[in-house]
Amino acid sequence: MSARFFALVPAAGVGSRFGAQIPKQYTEIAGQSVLMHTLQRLLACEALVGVAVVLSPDDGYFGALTLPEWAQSERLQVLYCGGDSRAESVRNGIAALTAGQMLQDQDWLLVHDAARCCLPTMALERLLAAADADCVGAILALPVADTLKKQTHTGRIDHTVDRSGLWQAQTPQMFRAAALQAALNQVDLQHITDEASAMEAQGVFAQLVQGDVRNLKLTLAQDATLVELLLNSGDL
Ligand SMILES: Nc1ccn([C@@H]2O[C@H](COP(=O)(O)OP(=O)(O)OP(=O)(O)O)[C@@H](O)[C@H]2O)c(=O)n1
Ligand SMILES: C[C@](O)(CO)[C@H](O)COP(=O)(O)O
Repeated sequence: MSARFFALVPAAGVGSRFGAQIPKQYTEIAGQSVLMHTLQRLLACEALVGVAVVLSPDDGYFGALTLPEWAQSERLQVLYCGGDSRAESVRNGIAALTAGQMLQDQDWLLVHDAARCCLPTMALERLLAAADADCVGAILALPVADTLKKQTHTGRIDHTVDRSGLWQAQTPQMFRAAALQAALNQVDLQHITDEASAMEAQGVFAQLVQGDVRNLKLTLAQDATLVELLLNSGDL
């Protein structure tokens, strides 16, 4: 049987840097919440057999949403098992899917931030295309385009960092489900900010796949302007 693709969307954060009254994934932009845009983009990809969203155990927002028809899909799983960090939410989500026998060891699991609601179709397809027999994993990423400065402890420039070979990691990040689960169970999650770094700690090094500048993460309030323009562009 050929490998299946499954997506997991960590959405249990509070959005402290975004600074809204509610978690940023529930902020409404261009007609619906950020989270619903993200889920809609993933569910539109027929190669994904399932999309699971990981919410905080005390999330009171998702249940209050009126789900549009596209979201009333058997492919969408809602899990209330988020943790204190993104990595914990991902680990708990995989554990829940595995316990419910929804995920098979060799399935490709694509972990995608709820806060990246403008994932372009072509970027997702480039990532899926990387899943061949030689692939241990792949992530979307962008080569660093700006000059990089290392700061001193007083906030002055210490030196300019050589940016050659440096990439900014995006999501989705795609690994075999069992391998990612094992990695997240073995590493100290405290310093893990993405799935690839958990795999690196196991000696597994993912392929870098060209991401897209439009696949930005809604992090600060000022990001909302660009996200709104992108979502309204109808060209993702
Ligand atoms: N305990 C957490 C923390 C984060 N996330 C999710 O991980 C993604 C990327 O995290 P980030 O942008 O840092 O979101 P927040 O943690 O919510 O933001 P902040 O760090 O500003 O509080 C988001 O979709 C967020 O909901 C999660 O599922 N569980
Ligand atoms: C996973 C990630 O999107 C890769 O760029 C990013 O690390 C998540 O953001 P956080 O601020 O580290 O939670």
